[in-house]
Amino acid sequence: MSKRIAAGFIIFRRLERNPIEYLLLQTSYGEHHWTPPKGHLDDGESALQAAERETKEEAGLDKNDLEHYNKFEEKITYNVSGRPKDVFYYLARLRNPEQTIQLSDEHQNMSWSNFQDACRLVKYHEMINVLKKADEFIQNN
Ligand SMILES: Nc1ncnc2c1ncn2[C@@H]1O[C@H](COP(=O)(O)OP(=O)(O)OP(=O)(O)OP(=O)(O)OC[C@H]2O[C@@H](n3cnc4c(N)ncnc43)[C@H](O)[C@@H]2O)[C@@H](O)[C@H]1O
Repeated sequence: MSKRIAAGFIIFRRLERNPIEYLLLQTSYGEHHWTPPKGHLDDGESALQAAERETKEEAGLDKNDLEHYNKFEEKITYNVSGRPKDVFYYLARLRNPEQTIQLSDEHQNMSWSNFQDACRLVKYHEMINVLKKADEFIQNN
């Protein structure tokens, strides 16, 4: 059985002296879980291209709106409906921290959350690990 592959962006912003905040979106379907913008790869698309397309579709953010840290890439794997799914995450800073996020029909809510709140919202340990690695990367770069 083929593996499903998706990709997305961990997007962060810093408003003046406030702590770093991470962008999370809440699905309008299923169990309404919270996730960074991401989605499945289209045919012929690279993971990074899919992450950029999904971020535009789901959050209204163009790649020019983002500063992409290309030394950061994390892959997580988990089972969805009994099938493995790989998700590649990239990291980017929102250049204008006050830019409005434009949701699509796929999401019913959004949040800019500090690290602790973001970990609570995403709830899955693989995703919390990605946030931890992103947070460490940001502190060290
Ligand atoms: N239940 C549903 N009802 C109606 N339409 C639906 C649907 N699920 C998907 N769709 C459709 O699929 C489209 C989304 O496609 P895409 O936009 O292409 O894909 P995605 O972000 O990867 O979506 P998804 O929500 O399925 O993925 P996730 O892995 O986060 O989440 C998939 C599952 O894995 C769980 N999950 C997420 N992260 C996990 C982790 N780290 N460990 C274990 N489980 C995890 C989530 O809670 C969730 O149950 C939507 O437009 C919608 O039309």
